[in-house]
Amino acid sequence: MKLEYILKDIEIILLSGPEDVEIKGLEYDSRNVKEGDLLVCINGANVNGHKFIESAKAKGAVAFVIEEDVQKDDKLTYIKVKNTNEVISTLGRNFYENPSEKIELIGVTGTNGKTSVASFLKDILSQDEKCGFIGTIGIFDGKNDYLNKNTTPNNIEIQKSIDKMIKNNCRYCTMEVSSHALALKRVENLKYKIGIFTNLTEDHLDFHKTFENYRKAKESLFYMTTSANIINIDDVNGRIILDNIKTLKVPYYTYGINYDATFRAKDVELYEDKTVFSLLGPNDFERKVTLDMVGQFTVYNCLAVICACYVLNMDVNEIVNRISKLKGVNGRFEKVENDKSIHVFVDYAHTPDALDNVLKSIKTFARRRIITVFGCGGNREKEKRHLMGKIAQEYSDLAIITSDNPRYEEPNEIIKDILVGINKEKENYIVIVDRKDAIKEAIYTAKEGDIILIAGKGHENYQIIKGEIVEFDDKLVAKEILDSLNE
Ligand SMILES: CC(=O)N[C@H]1[C@@H](OP(=O)(O)OP(=O)(O)OC[C@H]2O[C@@H](n3ccc(=O)[nH]c3=O)[C@H](O)[C@@H]2O)O[C@H](CO)[C@@H](O)[C@@H]1O[C@H](C)C(=O)N[C@@H](C)C(=O)N[C@H](CCC(=O)O)C(=O)O
Ligand SMILES: Nc1ncnc2c1ncn2[C@@H]1O[C@H](COP(=O)(O)OP(=O)(O)OP(=O)(O)O)[C@@H](O)[C@H]1O
Ligand SMILES: N[C@H](CCC[C@H](N)C(=O)O)C(=O)O
Ligand SMILES: [Mg+2]
Repeated sequence: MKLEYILKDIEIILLSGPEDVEIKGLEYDSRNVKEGDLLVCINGANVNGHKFIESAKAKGAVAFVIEEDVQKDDKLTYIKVKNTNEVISTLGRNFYENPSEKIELIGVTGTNGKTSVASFLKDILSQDEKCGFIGTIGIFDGKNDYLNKNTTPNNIEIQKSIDKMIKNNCRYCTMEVSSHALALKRVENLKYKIGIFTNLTEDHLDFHKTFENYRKAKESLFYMTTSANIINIDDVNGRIILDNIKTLKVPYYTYGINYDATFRAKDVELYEDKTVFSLLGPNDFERKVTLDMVGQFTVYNCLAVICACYVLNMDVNEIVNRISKLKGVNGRFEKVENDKSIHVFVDYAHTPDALDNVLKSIKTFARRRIITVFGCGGNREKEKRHLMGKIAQEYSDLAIITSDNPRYEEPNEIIKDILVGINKEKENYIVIVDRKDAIKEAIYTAKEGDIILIAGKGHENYQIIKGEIVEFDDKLVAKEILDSLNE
């Protein structure tokens, strides 16, 4: 595509070098640059992207969008703007020709449940037409799966992925929209058909500073939608957001258990291996639903999905038929099968609220002891650590405190923060720094009928220690230890 077209609507301070350039690709990371690409240089939190101009040149970059003065090469093009991060979404929109308007984009935001809701929705919609996916567990472009470093990637990555989805004949794309992405303008210039709100509890205050900012970031998704906003009104923040967006032209739909909503679940029954409730919907719809998944939060996630499918004009009975067949999501309350009569679950709960929810659900069906293995990630919000310690101890017969992606922090220092929330007079907790040893201890001490929850890492197949990524998969580790009991 001609450079001129890519620069449409961009406020340029200075353009130097050839103007009539053909651009083959758009990149924000020098490591991915190919011959003929344009590199957008971002002065980031860790490094200054302008530093990589020389290496991008060596790889064949022909143009650079910059915000600082750099050493120039006469044969190449430099476009200086005020803030590169702020123009990136317009560059992406121009280069990929407004991809979000050519697909039915559904965004899911909230503290917990984004991956679950976006994945369930993709599973259901894909039964009729192709659906792409962007979220924590990866990107699906209609043909291939890719790993994804962020829950919601950089804007160029998003628009490039949606463009691929369109080329691969996807009608829909479901995507998780994190609060970081909303605050950092990673989703600007995208049009969402539907926006879904799951819930809001304290998280990421290291980044947003105040809860109000955090809520506002989440709320901004609902001003980017064209067809519908779907809100969980059992959540107090959902009700606040609803009040704020009620006057918008875009219609809103609600879901919940405790309040009268567009879709409401009544008489919820939680079991070890299933969940049952009565679904109430528009036009006096009422039907009993049995889910092949466990936990009260699963009911909320399914209500959000039901509501979105309804907005997409699917027959409610058909939605329920499909929901009843869902099996869950990778690393979300996933059972590790074994023949020891110990119930081992791997779950991605890595926030106080998620841990509280998952343990509360387990409590409702636990017949014997609950053993919880968990830790807290390094270089992330410290405030959550003591809260998670308190919650794990409160609901568990044994809480095993261990490591979860210490990143650049000292594992023992993270554990110290968790221990602040632990009542030392009780003897129902131990510290085992090595995660594999912690899982081993849980399995070795478990007796028939006990439940082990291994929380925090879910689908992750790595540990980040001192910035290095080391192979580690809770499910595989647990399975290996369980199998070794037979030897
Ligand atoms: C604070 C934050 O959000 N940082 C994100 C941001 O990094 P940054 O702009 O500061 O990047 P940087 O590493 O300083 O590099 C600057 C520039 O140089 C480029 N570069 C870098 C190295 C190189 O060799 N060549 C090169 O060109 C980089 O691509 C970048 O364009 O842009 C990067 C690329 O898009 C993101 O990967 C990175 O997310 C980091 C990894 C991160 O941890 N983010 C978390 C806080 C986050 O965003 N989390 C939310 C979800 C959280 C949740 O819901 O639980 C998410 O959406 O993932
Ligand atoms: N609706 C919900 N409410 C509360 N907790 C939930 C809900 N859905 C899932 N959980 C719990 O939170 C964990 C994370 O779920 P999920 O991955 O769907 O959330 P997420 O919002 O995508 O998280 P992330 O911000 O890390 O991407 C699950 O493993 C489960 O324990
Ligand atoms: N999207 C979240 C995931 C946290 C997962 C947990 N295992 C951890 O490393 O803290 C983050 O990067 O903050
Ligand atoms: Mg997620």
